[in-house]
Amino acid sequence: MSSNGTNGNTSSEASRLKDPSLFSTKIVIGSQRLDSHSGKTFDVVYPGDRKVIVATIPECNTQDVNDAVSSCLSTFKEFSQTTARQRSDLLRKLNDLTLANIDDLATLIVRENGKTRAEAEAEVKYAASFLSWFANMAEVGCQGETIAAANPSMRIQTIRQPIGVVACLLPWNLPLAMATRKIGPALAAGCTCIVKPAGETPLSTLAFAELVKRAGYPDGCVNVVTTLDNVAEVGKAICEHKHVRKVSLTGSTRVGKLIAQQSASTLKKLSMELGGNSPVIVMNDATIDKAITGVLLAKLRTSGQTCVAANRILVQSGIHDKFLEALKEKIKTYKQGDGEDSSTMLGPLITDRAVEKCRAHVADALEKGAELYYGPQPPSSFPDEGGFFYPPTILTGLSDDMQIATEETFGPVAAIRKFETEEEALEIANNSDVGLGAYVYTNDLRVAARMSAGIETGMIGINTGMLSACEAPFGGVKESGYGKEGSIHGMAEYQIMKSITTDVSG
Ligand SMILES: O=CCCC(=O)O
Repeated sequence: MSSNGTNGNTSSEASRLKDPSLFSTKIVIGSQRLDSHSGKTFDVVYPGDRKVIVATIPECNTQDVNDAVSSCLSTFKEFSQTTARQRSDLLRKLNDLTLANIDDLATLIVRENGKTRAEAEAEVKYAASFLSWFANMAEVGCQGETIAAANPSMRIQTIRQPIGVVACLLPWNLPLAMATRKIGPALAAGCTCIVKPAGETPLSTLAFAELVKRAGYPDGCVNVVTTLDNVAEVGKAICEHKHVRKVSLTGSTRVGKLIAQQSASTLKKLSMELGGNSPVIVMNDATIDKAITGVLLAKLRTSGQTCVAANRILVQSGIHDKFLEALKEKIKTYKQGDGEDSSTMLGPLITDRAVEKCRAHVADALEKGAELYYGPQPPSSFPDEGGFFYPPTILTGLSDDMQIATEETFGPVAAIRKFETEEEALEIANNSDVGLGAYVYTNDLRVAARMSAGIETGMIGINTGMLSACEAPFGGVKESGYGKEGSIHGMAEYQIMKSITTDVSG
């Protein structure tokens, strides 16, 4: 293993930053910035141009995980003894540093993820909001209770304590916001974290780890291991490690099931924020402009690559044609291109696999009777060269047998289905193994109330395309996982509740 004592700042990419020392290509273990034990590396590619290598990053293995966990564990002994107020103050500093470095963090997000600068800046603010939220929550969330005991000789109390070392397994679609949504409450509770960013997007996490240090956290509070090709070994080492007491994953349902299996041997506490297949229901009485704005937000944020992206758009027959026409007119105005170009509204997808999935879903739907209402003609003609782009596309005639109806497309493909009655819409919406987000557009409060109760998802937006806020409980039902992130509930995921019974007689 080598340590050069710097942040590994060797790339010209660093010069894009106001503070080039935030460009780190080393893993973080305690006070050290290191290469991996494997000696191997992987490349981070700019999704807007597949020829551009943004950074070369260590490919970690089990030994790196073991080192990171040992460091987290030894820091936990000290950090878990800090007061909630101290942890609140630290989180506030981290929030301030995150916002002070918004330009650089946004640049790193654009370069590793491809999203537009406006989206990247919005993500940094969203990320910071979890830090300030959990700075506020730190003291309240640590409070216990006194329970009225049936036996008058007894006093029963509860205390909340940090669970221990936690693993934060991150996705690539909102790399920084998903990091802080996990690290924020973990640090507020007094836990230490081993963080594994997605292989595609490690740079914003590595920069954030530097800010953690600058905020004054003890070394070993946030350690970062990186991997792209060795993710199976690294994931297994984390999940089977007896000193990791909790795993929080944002990822696919397939990976969630694997993590749950691997974590079973040590019975870890788990939070799983997994795949979705969000239905949107647009009723005849909806305000059409509001519905179009909301649908496009839910469909195209991060180029359609969020777990709460609108995937099945159900439109009642009386408004169907008008809705389609308005959607087409609006989607046409979305300029796709380089995220750094300020006129770009839609960036590339993350990889060529993501482009291929869109292509496959569209081809499958067309084969099964859907119609291409807007998009490239023929659908497979979009160029392979350049960045990982798939153009905005509208399909009509979505039906249950199409892949797009059962799997999240994770791209800018809007699939529309006509329905007649409220009951029919509800049945289609609930015909899914997953249940994360859903959206309903109506001006009838009774319909909104019935839909809110009837839709089998963890989150519902009524007349809005945005479900996400640090104060709103985020999480799903069915195979979308369990546990809540953000909100007043998010910190308990990183705590144990201990009950203490004291005999006060005699
Ligand atoms: O993609 C998952 C998270 C999306 C969000 O927090 O808005």
